[in-house]
Amino acid sequence: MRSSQLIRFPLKHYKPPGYLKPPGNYSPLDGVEERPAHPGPSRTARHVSPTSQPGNADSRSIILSQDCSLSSAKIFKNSEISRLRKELASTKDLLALPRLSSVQEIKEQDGSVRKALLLRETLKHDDKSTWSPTVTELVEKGTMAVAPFDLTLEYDYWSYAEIMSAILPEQENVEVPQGFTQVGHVLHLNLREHWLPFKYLIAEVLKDKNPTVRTVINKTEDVGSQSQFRTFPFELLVGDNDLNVVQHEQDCEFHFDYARVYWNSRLETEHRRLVEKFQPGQMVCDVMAGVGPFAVPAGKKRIFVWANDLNPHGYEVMEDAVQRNKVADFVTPFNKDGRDFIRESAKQLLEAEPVTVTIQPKARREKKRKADGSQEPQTQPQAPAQVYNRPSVVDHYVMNLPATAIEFLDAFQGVYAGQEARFEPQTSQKLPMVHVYCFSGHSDNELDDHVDICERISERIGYKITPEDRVDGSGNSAIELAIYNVRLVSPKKQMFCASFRIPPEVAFRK
Ligand SMILES: C[S@@+](CC[C@H](N)C(=O)[O-])C[C@H]1O[C@@H](n2cnc3c(N)ncnc32)[C@H](O)[C@@H]1O
Repeated sequence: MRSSQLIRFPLKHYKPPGYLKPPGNYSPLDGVEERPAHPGPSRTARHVSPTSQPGNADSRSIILSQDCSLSSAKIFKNSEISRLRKELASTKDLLALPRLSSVQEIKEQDGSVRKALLLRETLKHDDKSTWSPTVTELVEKGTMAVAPFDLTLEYDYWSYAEIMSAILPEQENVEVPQGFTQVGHVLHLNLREHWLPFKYLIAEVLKDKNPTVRTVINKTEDVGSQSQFRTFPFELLVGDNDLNVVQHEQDCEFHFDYARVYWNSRLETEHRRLVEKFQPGQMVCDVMAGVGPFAVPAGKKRIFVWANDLNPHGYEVMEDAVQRNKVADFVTPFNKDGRDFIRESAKQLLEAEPVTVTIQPKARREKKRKADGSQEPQTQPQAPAQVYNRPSVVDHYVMNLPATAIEFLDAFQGVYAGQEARFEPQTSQKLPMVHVYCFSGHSDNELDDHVDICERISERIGYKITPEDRVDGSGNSAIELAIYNVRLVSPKKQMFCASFRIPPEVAFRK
């Protein structure tokens, strides 16, 4: 008996063959037949036979078929299904396929429908030597019968990875495209060149398989230096031409047009890591704040933030996010060039009117049980209000523009010139920490990357910093240098966050 497993799906947005055709001799739907077995249910060779009706692109479908013989246990009494299912599962006689119920229906010759349990592939309905003692016993008792079964696994069954590894032509050392980022309802692909001929197919399957995705785009070029606001050129592959997204991060909600501002969901852990370093009541200046993924969550933690970005749309989005997330008492957006912002904000903050934010605790009302059993509402003694006075000097600067942020560091030279009396050792106030993001070549020796980063920082601030200037290093521990590996952007490009305390020689330079 032959049963088959099929994948069928219409390529609704199938483009004319020339469009999809890669430069080689195959089209995405040809040549796939020679592929080795896909690790599917039967682990036997699978044939992929493209079927098409010329001139009718919408009805074109791909059928992945697989020869295998399956058997099922026809159950005579519906009331016994659950018990038999458990029994056959315990003897490992059931077919164990992920995402597939072992309970199926079969049509009898008289048209009636009967429940059946799918049996393991090695159990043949016409070969009793393959049956377990339990199956033999249940058949002999007349509880069930073993019958052939044609299983059809439709497109809906298979995962994106399974479909792609079955239908994309195999390429040496090349994995099925994976690891996409989702921003709101938009799935953002960055397909490598060899997958471009299949981009519509990939996008369509991805959209089908991710219910929260409405739009799939592909980055067409790198975020190059031509993109001042770190946005990127993209093409719409599938779905609505609408990039107005709603994105959540660290319990904050952002609404923005993804085509017009920078957002990277992969930075969430890094945003969180840095925000955790800031203390409530501290003052943070985010120099290249984007739409506020550091600033708005920090505001929620009652940290004062002046959040700046040169992108006017980023500024608008941040204003919206500040209101939406109710952090206006703590977060103030600015729309300036980063260098001007560093120079002007320190002075502006020194001269600004004091700001005090008082947070009243939420009243907690509890019910007290009276002697007669009834309850009387009782207000608990109030916790004291929390009062936050905005500092007049900055505790932390954040600079996340990794391609060029280091170049802005010269703005810190003399940032607190003439203000020595405000800081250590005259007071307990420390000079600001700077957290500057950068890329480095990802050499095999991490120390080389750190030396390179220190040299670039030193050049801009006019003061020598070395990797030894860590708190536990052998250099100047007052610098509190820490260089953190954020993520590997590409095999030769690592993103770092270098944190250091501005040396007095730099901050007070005349
Ligand atoms: C890599 S994004 C980082 C955004 C945000 N901090 C984040 O972590 O998602 C860099 C930001 O720098 C902004 N930018 C670029 N040039 C700038 C400049 N000269 N001054 C201030 N901001 C700038 C861009 O608009 C962009 O929003």
